[in-house]
Amino acid sequence: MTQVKPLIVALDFAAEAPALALVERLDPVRCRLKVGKELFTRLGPAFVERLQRLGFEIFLDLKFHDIPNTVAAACAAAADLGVWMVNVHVVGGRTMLEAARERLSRYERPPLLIGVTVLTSLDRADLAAIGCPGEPRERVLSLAHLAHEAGLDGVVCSPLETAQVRAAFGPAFRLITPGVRPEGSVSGDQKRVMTPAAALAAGADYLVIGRPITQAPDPLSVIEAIDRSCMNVLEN
Ligand SMILES: O=C(O)c1cc(=O)[nH]c(=O)n1[C@@H]1O[C@H](COP(=O)(O)O)[C@@H](O)[C@H]1O
Repeated sequence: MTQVKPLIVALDFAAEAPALALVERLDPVRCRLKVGKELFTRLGPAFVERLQRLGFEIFLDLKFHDIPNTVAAACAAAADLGVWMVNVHVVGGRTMLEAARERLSRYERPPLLIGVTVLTSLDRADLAAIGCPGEPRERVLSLAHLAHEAGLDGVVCSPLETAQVRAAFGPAFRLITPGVRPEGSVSGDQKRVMTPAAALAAGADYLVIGRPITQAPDPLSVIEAIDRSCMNVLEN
């Protein structure tokens, strides 16, 4: 199920000033923002609150992975901060996922709880090297199954697995896809990639895009080009 506002800009910056310089040029009606480990570690919750006061919905991407009690408490902290989405590693296991779900269910308007399956920077060889032989797709599907059973709202996966995860878990399960690269931009450390329009056509709800926007000389023109390329998919 494609959302009308699919773009989530990954604010991966080393300091507040360049992050805010970009944010000031963005429109919360047209995109959401992701605050991840780098900026959150530098600037903390106050920065998230500042972005929220500007009207942005925030995906707090800290990929919690710890014992159930710790992860549940961290998810509660994210909910208290008022973020729109929070994520946990599905490999933390069923009890951890259920503990996070249970803790967030105490909130009237909890953040979306999303499970990270297989990082988009990993390919088959990387998985084999950490003792997980097989295709990334198979592992994504089995982790998505666990996330779905534990009551999570959706998963992060690469665009390459999106169609199969969508087919398996239906329209309500949110699919968040990093590993998105506009035509012509470099993949960098991302190994399982697709273009924005192809990711949406495959069934992604949200596209997480960082460096192609944040490191562009003219980030707004990149966003406009992404919007244009996605228009046909969104209209159909
Ligand atoms: O959970 C995430 O957001 C995430 C999961 C994943 O599997 N791969 C992935 O790249 N991400 C995040 O998505 C963003 C992608 O950034 P770019 O590669 O610069 O577009 C980064 O902030 C990553 O931390």
